[in-house]
Amino acid sequence: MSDVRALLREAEQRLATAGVASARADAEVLLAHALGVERSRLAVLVALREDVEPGTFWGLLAEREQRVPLQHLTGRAGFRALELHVGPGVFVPRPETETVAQLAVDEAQRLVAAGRFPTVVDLCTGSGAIALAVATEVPRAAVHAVELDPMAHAWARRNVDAIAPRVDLREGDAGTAFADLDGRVDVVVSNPPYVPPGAVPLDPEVALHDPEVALYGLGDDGLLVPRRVVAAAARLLVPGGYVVVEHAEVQERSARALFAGPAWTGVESHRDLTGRPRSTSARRA
Ligand SMILES: C[S@@+](CC[C@H](N)C(=O)[O-])C[C@H]1O[C@@H](n2cnc3c(N)ncnc32)[C@H](O)[C@@H]1O
Repeated sequence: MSDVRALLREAEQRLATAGVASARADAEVLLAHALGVERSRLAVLVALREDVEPGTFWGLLAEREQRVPLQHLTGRAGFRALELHVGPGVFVPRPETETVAQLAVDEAQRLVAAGRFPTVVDLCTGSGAIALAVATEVPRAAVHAVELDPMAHAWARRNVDAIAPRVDLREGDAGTAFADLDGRVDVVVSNPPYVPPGAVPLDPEVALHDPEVALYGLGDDGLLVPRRVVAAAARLLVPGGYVVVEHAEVQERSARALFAGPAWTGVESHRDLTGRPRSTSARRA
């Protein structure tokens, strides 16, 4: 049996030494997971000076010290109001993508307020994060999602089945997906791979554990897949339809250039919660 305060103190120190930026928070999440309690319960256990049986805690801590992503260890990732199943083989959804999902939700809700039943497509869905956020937050939207990688698609299948089975999830290439919806879609949203070929991510959690197909956008500038996404959006959207695509901070100008030409109007850059330009939207002319 061990004292909760002492367990957390040791775990925080070990994770900080291993270079984990959020050492205290990660220690608490792992201990709560090992004990099978809510994280908020730990404060009570500390206050009561309770001793606990740490169970799997030390093993999980050792893996986190090796920079295995926290979400792979708990098997869960929070995304907006959702708890998604994640693990090896699928991209862990990120907070900045919640802002991109918000833009799609806002547009879909605007259409619902105008008496419509909007059709929304999530290209490159990964775990299904954006599609499921839209489906749960805008129940009147018909939501479709596509994922290329079979392992990621299997995670999305699991999440769709658990959270919103009405989402039409398909396995395939974003560039050619949903030919049956050409010219009928109101909102296209995508967080595609966009990292340029030479830009190896610094964090081991990303470099060693996110699938390469989820990170690298191909082409010299990493924007080959985003270009295909934009071309697919041009094909799918109704006139006046809305598309929003996530990209890296340094790709703001090149992302706007993806929407050059007569097919698009109203090109806008959007900032994430830390003020960095991380997505671009446009309307189908
Ligand atoms: C950056 S991850 C984002 C996943 C998810 N949208 C999210 O925000 O968590 C990009 C995803 O696109 C998928 N992908 C890559 N190329 C694709 C393509 N050509 N068609 C469909 N999906 C693709 C990857 O497998 C990966 O799951």
